Amino acid sequence: MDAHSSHLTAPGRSRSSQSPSPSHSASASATSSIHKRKMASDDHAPPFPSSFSDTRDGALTSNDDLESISARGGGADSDSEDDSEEVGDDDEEDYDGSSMRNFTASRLENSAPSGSGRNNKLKNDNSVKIESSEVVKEGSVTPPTAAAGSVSGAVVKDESMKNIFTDNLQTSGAYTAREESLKREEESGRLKFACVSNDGIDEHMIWLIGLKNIFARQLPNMPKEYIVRLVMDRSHKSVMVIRRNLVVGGITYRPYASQKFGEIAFCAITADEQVKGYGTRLMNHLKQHARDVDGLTHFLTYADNNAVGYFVKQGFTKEIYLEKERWQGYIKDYDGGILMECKIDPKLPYTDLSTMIRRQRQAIDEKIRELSNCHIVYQGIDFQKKEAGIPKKAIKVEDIPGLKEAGWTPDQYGHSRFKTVNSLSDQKSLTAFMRSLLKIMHDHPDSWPFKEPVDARDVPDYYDIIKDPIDLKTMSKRVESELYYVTFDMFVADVRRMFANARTYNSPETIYYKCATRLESHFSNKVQAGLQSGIKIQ
Ligand SMILES: CC(=O)SCCNC(=O)CCNC(=O)[C@H](O)C(C)(C)COP(=O)(O)OP(=O)(O)OC[C@H]1O[C@@H](n2cnc3c(N)ncnc32)[C@H](O)[C@@H]1OP(=O)(O)O
Repeated sequence: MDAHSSHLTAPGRSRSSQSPSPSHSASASATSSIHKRKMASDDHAPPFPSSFSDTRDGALTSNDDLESISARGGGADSDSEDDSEEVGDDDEEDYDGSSMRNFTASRLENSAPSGSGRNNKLKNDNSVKIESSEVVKEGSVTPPTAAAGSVSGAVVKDESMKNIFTDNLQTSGAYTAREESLKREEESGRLKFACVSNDGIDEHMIWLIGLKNIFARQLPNMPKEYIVRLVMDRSHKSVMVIRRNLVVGGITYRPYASQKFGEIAFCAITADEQVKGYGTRLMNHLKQHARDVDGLTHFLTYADNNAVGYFVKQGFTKEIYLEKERWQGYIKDYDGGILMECKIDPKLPYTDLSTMIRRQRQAIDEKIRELSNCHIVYQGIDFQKKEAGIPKKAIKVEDIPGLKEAGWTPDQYGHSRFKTVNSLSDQKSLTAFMRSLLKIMHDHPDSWPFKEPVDARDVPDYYDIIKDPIDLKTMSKRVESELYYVTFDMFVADVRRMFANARTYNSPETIYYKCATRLESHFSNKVQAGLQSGIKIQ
């Protein structure tokens, strides 16, 4: 918790996963409401233009008048009724009256800005360190130009890089694609990221109210008055996603300039825009702004348990590396949250990470191209076939485009179980051996089911089941063409498939199945015999 507002926070604070700890605040607040309202109007100028105060109860959005908010109890979140979520969608249903009641009185009691007597007392009570510069800043109005300036990203200066990307290079992963798409929206003006604080400028106040309503809805266990207080507290800043002038989400944080870290108080995206990349881009804008404008090096936050995954993806860790002296006493412990840290890189172009990633991909791709030809895609082989799958002309392995370029050499030819040793090394011997094996099968009494292709008129569903049919006649054509079986392996594969097809289509008790098993056994014996006699095949 931050120095200014930590005293506003009871140990039980939780954004969504846990309700704040019970307290006696309801009655205490109620009894003090009139007094506090009066104090607010007497002691402090309303922070809003009158139009705000009139219609939306300016006290609600002023960190000067928070006591009055507490005093109104559960039904007092009156900025809600006619608000849209972006501009003021503070649905009464969302309002957890008990959270208001449970919210500790001490938090509310201590809500006045630093500089007031009560506030000083509470700071002492809470032993929370006050950043020296913060006291000076307190109550000051952030110059609109600086505070409300668009949180601009790094610009890709090197235009020439854009031209180097090649067609067949995958330049974008899911992260980059989302970032790039949001970046394009920003460039088109449909989307903007702005960092604002409570500076009294109408537009900023509308945005801040929209944001606090999103927080109230997305962090339902967080008391609304507490959200209002921090969002409107002038030592806090809010980086917001704004689409068509409506707030989509944001992060409220408190920068501790002297300590060079910031504490993220709230972070949320409106419900129907979550998991579209806004949260990531928002965090990237926040980091860039915090580094370049606030001079911060780290962020700390108490992350809700169910948001830890998101923070991890944004580079937050549960390990706290920041020296304790820099943050201890500045932020206060929260129940139900996990303290997480993020180091802000001094150089990363956070709002243009997609360009950086794209360039890295490109550099890696270029290096791969230096070392390999794998990026070159050759034309496919013109493998026109005649009947029986026989090619019109023979294609030598070494003629396959790209094979040699990929490092193939003829000595790698044929990793065959039936590696040719002598007489099958030429096509004529191979053909003769295959022809003899076909004849042996053909002459066998069990060959009759395999002599011709299966006739679909006889067996209508055969080709629905058998997608790669083969038979002795087709194999004979392939053998005689001398263009098909360029290895003995290919021939054996066809024979085996012929028998496998028979056993797939027919059940074991059928004659076809039995013929297939017997003929296959005969074939295997003959191949073995051929190997052992004249033809040496391994
Ligand atoms: C300090 C605090 O305020 S803690 C409370 C945080 N706020 C909430 O829990 C309120 C409800 N949730 C939200 O408002 C939003 O979901 C946020 C702010 C948590 C995230 O914003 P989104 O726009 O949804 O995030 P974005 O789309 O950029 O997602 C970034 C990545 O985080 C993941 N992610 C988003 N929310 C969560 C989550 N609650 N838990 C785990 N992972 C998450 C996304 O799946 C995505 O992963 P990917 O890059 O691998 O695809």
